[in-house]
Amino acid sequence: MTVVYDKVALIGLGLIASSMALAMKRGGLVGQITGYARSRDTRDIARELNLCEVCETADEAVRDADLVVLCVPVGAMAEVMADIGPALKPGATLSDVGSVKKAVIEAVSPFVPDGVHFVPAHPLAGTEHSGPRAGFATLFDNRWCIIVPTPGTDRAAVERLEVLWQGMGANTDEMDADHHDLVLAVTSHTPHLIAYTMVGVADDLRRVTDSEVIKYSAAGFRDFTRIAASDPTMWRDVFLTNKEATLEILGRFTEELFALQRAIRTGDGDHLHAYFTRTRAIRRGIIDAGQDTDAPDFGRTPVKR
Ligand SMILES: NC(=O)C1=CN([C@@H]2O[C@H](COP(=O)(O)OP(=O)(O)OC[C@H]3O[C@@H](n4cnc5c(N)ncnc54)[C@H](O)[C@@H]3O)[C@@H](O)[C@H]2O)C=CC1
Ligand SMILES: O=C(O)C(=O)Cc1ccc(O)cc1
Repeated sequence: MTVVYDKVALIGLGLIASSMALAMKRGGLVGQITGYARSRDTRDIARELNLCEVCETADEAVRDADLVVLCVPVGAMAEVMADIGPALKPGATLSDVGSVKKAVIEAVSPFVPDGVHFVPAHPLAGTEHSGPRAGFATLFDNRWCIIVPTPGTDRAAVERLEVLWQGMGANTDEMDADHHDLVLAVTSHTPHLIAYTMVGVADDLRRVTDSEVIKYSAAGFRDFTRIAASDPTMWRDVFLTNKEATLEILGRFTEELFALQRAIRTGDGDHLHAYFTRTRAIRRGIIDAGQDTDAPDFGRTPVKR
């Protein structure tokens, strides 16, 4: 593998940044990796794991970097950019890994200096774990990374970033920000909200004890509990920033749920059967397309901790 960037800086050293550091090293894709995280504890752990050259300030980490990747929660992107913007090297590429794209582009763009190429991205790979110890080198293997070029983004910068993600094991695709946010509202954001709700409902139900919920969890509920264990800060930010698309999908979800509720109440088995037949075909389509490798935990259980 040839070196894609001489120096990469990772800002925020959690699950995604640590997995990127390990995947970049595995592929020999970069000459040097620097990193910065706001909390001293996180910086210490990253040093102990030897993830990258951990700096005491964000400015120091991004200095002379050819690629800077923002790996912080979506709601923290603007604050981080305001801090590092002036220190970015002319000609450098700036990217991010945020789960929402339109809000990140709006938050970050005002701080991007002339001559710096902003190429937003989103790897569709993760787990319910967070922090620098959660990372693993194979996280992005055979997963998608969606690149969301903004109007006027330099094509050479986009293509170079795609080569990096491909070197980390991902397949790359390009999309505009609005479409990305709608697709992710359907495939990731609303499902997470439903999982959070279902686990909350089980927790509230006084007639079923917590120990019964744990003991008798069938596969469906187990998956919900895994997803509902995801980082609260990250997911708070996702819903606050992908508000429009999530509300649209939730509205549709609620309508269909009411229709199913009515079918159960009125004993309309035909409605239930027809509905489940349609949804089964979608699952089969995913399997036929060879994209079922991620069920139920994205096909990769992270390293034991
Ligand atoms: N966890 C997942 O499954 C996935 C997450 N993402 C996105 O990746 C980004 C990072 O997520 P994770 O790595 O999972 O989070 P994480 O919680 O594991 O790590 C976040 C890191 O950012 C640091 N941080 C937070 N606020 C900061 C600030 N103001 N300044 C500097 N550092 C700050 C934290 O100390 C931590 O090191 C998020 O935007 C998330 O939406 C994208 C794909 C999957
Ligand atoms: O762990 C899971 O099931 C996930 O859904 C991981 C995930 C979380 C957030 C993203 O933006 C992309 C992937």
